[in-house]
Amino acid sequence: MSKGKNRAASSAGKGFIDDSEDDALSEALSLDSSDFETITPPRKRQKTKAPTKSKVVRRASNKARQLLSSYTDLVDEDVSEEGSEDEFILDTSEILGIASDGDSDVPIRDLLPDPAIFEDLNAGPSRPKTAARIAANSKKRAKKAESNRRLRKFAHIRDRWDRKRAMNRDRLEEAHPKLLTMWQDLADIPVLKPVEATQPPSINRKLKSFQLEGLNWMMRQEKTQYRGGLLGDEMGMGKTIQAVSLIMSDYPARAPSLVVVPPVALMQWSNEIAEYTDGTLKVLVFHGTNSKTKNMSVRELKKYDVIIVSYNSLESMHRKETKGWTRGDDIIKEASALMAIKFHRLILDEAHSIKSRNTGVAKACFALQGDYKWCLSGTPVQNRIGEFFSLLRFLEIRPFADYFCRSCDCEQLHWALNDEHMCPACDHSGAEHVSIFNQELLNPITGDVAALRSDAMDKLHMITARMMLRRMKRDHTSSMELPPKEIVIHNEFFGEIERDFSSSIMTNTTRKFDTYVAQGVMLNNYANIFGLIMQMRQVANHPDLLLKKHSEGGQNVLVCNICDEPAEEAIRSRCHHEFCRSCIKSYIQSAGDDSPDCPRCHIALSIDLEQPDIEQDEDMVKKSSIINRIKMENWTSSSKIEMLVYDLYKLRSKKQTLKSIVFSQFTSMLQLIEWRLRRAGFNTVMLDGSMTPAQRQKSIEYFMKNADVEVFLVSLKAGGVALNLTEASRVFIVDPWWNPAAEWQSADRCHRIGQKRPCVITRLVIEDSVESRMVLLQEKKAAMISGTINNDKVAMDKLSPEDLQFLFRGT
Ligand SMILES: Nc1ncnc2c1ncn2[C@@H]1O[C@H](COP(=O)(O)OP(=O)(O)OP(=O)(O)O)[C@@H](O)[C@H]1O
Repeated sequence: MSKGKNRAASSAGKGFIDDSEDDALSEALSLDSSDFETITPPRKRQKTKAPTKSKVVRRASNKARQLLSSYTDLVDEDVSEEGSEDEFILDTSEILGIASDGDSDVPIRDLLPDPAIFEDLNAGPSRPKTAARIAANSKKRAKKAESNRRLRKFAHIRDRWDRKRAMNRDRLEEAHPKLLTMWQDLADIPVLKPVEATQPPSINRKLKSFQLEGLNWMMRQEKTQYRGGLLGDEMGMGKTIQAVSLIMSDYPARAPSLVVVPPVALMQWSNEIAEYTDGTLKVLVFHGTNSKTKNMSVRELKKYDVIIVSYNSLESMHRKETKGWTRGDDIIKEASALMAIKFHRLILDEAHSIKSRNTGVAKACFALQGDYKWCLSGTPVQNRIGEFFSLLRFLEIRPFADYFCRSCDCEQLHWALNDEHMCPACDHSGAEHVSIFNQELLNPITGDVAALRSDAMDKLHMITARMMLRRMKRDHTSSMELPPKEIVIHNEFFGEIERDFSSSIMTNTTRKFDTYVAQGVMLNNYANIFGLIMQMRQVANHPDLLLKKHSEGGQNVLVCNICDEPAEEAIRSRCHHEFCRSCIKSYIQSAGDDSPDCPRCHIALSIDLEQPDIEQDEDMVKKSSIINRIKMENWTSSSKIEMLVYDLYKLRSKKQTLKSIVFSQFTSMLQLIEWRLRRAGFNTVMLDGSMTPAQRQKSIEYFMKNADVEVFLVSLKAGGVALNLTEASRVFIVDPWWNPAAEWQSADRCHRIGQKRPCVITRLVIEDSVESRMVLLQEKKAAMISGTINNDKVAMDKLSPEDLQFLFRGT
């Protein structure tokens, strides 16, 4: 194994975003390519020869031709005025490091060739005029005339667009005069400045001063027209205790409050409410599959002060009530008592769970009724700015969450088209309806005009200032009594054999990818490209993850058809193929507006993303472990695993009894790590997505309560959010994820109130693998998140229009 460990201490801020140190973030964002060499061990610089003039001219003219043809393609497309329902699409060329033809991403303005290019064409020393030369010149002149003609034509088209857009906007404002004054109206709404509330007598823990401020802000925010908002404090700052204090602030209420949480946090919420209030509140943990709670009437439910339900259960109930299921020729629907209640307060914990507004989970949350509505999330935006819309919509922040019709005064919050693609409320066509969020914010922010982008960011911050409170740990470390957190990147190169294997996989996958690009079928091959990236990631962990695939094991256990791992929170498509819920979600998101095919059978994919988990036999899952498919007596470890073992040994050698959490996205990797660590004498416990909530809770308690359990092996998909694991003070992130927010969430499972020891988060990265590129991709995304949520304009300005386009639209 080659050496090379980089301490990316937060003050250095290179290569990793430490959320406790925003300076580090800004620094990381202002890195230029030479800075990256402090993360990436220096490589030989390739000397490039300065191009000759004739080459420059030829390149320029080629570029002009390309640009013109791209532009022609663009103007031929039907450009909708609506912001597209864009999802983040993985830029696979970026990930694979393959030069893509970026011209199609170039803003239209830049697509118009610079007239200087044509001057260049005619420049140069005068040469004797041969017949051929004269012919060539006259051809060039003809081309130039043709280009000018096309340019005039495009200018004309552009003018037409601009006029049409202006007319449409006039019609919209005529139908909805309030849009003329909406920003002024918003500016007139005062921004609430947090002031400390007094300690609520009904809460037995002393609230920190910033928590008392948060409580006061929440109470006053409920008296504004928004009747709620977003508490966006960073992870581990105690959003739960603030929410519980809010519930107690007007206890007893006329109706229960509903708290919606990820499944892993059901018991934690229930325990914390009981703990903070000495059992004053009557709490029901509502299980959608438990007949006792499932069959409760509205009247019975209303006897409780707080009902806690998981996002999955809520979605399932809402789906059964609205869509039902088929039995023979009939469609059976089942009314839900929970959906019928008008709650006093609705609280969405980890509210980024509804980030995709078209999912069943988001729709179920939108359908809930409550006097006051709250979102809690330390990472409200994860991939793209459009995710914020979903939160605005749940919170009913009008008019920004509304759709407006240009042809009449129709204004809809819960807007959808009917089967005839008409608005069910006004019967005008879908194309007549405009999302103000898209038009005023998303489009300019993702556009290429710097002034419009900056203006739209200011507008977005005007909204967030009036509905969101976000505090950062770095500003409250002393009141939180929070020890420091250090972020470390432990990077190594592959060992020789691994490198050979990885290079052959890399060459092979790159060739396949090139073929898709060359054939122009990249967009139709998401499944394959996804698979290619997955392979490279698996190889960076251990070649066996690829060589000893589940599909070759023949075990009777559900295997995800994307990651080839035991399916976590397994769900099934209509074509009867199983997937990890999170794998298939990312896969569908990656396809953007296209409807992807099933990655397994390649017929059109139809899958209910919010169906309940398919229950799996625990023994079967255990038997299907990768360990049972390998002759372990001859097994060779990998650089990645040995990096971890080395780090854990080092901890031990300091004679410290420190507990560690190890996160990976691959259960098989966790199984290999478990085997290796146990052989090295470490006591471990595992949590993954094939476990039931009760099994997960048992694992958590075992880790927290047994002093001799040193290492908690946790699947990022199942345990990356909501957990309080303050017994541990070391976190190892075994494999990077595209989305930095997912890593921040997992890192902060231990760095939270109650933590007494300094925390160290170590990211294990193999340098000569796809992982180092993923780290760069994360940095781009981190800049977007910082610009949106933290109001960090510096960070925003570091992103080029193409970066933004890439981040938000994925193209
Ligand atoms: N005032 C307080 N006194 C003592 N402990 C507290 C206080 N506030 C919060 N805690 C503890 O801090 C830990 C983190 O709190 P909590 O889980 O509410 O954070 P969070 O902001 O919701 O984090 P996440 O976004 O990761 O879910 C919990 O163990 C909680 O009991």
